[in-house]
Amino acid sequence: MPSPRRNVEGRPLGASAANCSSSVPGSPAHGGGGGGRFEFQALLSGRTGADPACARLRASESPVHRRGSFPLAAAGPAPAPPAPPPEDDRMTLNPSFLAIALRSLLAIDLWLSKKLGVCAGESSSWGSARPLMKLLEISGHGVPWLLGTLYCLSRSDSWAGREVLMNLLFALLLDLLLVAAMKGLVRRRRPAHNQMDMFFTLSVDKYSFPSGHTTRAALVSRFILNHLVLAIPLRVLVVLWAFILGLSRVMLGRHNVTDVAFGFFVGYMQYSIVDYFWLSPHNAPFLFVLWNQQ
Ligand SMILES: CC(C)=CCC/C(C)=C/COP(=O)(O)O
Repeated sequence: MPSPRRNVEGRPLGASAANCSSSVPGSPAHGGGGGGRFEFQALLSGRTGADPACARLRASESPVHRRGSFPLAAAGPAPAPPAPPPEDDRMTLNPSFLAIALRSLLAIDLWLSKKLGVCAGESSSWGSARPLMKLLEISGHGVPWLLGTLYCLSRSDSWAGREVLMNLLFALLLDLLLVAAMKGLVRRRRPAHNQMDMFFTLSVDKYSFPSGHTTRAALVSRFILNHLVLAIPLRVLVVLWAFILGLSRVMLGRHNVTDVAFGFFVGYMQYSIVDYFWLSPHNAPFLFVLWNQQ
């Protein structure tokens, strides 16, 4: 049986070319043979023949290149010893595995989110629970939290209370800003089964990554647990509220699971930022004086 043809770097020609050039007529991979697995990888990684790395690889395998590199190759039978792959080629092969892992995670995410979206419509399997889920949605919406904090701030008559509320207001505004920036940057569409019937949304809320309700729930619950003295059952209730609110986003069909998982992480980290930059009459006296004059 003839041994597979190799390029000057000692790689089998069909395999590496197929990885890149499913659409290059005349290439050894085009039209079959053992290139199927590599075609699949190229499909998953979204590579096309236009990829510069692939173009480089093709160039290294072209007969012209071989002739140029080894002018005496045609004259003598002595095969060149296989050279180790150059650094940048190794770098172009590895990301495809990462891409496959990411795409598999994405596929699982979409599948699981669709399965869990049992309240996405009135006719869904848990459609009757939709009003309850929408009530939960309002409990984590930015408007009631902002208005509620402003109201409490206006009624507060202690410095300590005002300080905590001022920081809660800062936390809520920071959350809105960061989530809007991330949604605008990532631009992941909401799931196809979502009905866009949400109360008071911003333009970036057509995007789903990360879930704003979930970041707020994680941020606010961590804030409350750290700054309010609550009995244990109430503390458990706060954590449960945040968790169920996150789950309800997927059940309503508003989000994919990864939007919510990342939302919890972002909200949790946002509290650390708020804690680090904690506003007090010592480091931000102007805010407290301003508020006192209202
Ligand atoms: C307009 C204000 C103050 C807040 C918008 C709140 C909102 C609609 C967030 C979107 O949350 P999801 O990303 O969880 O759907």
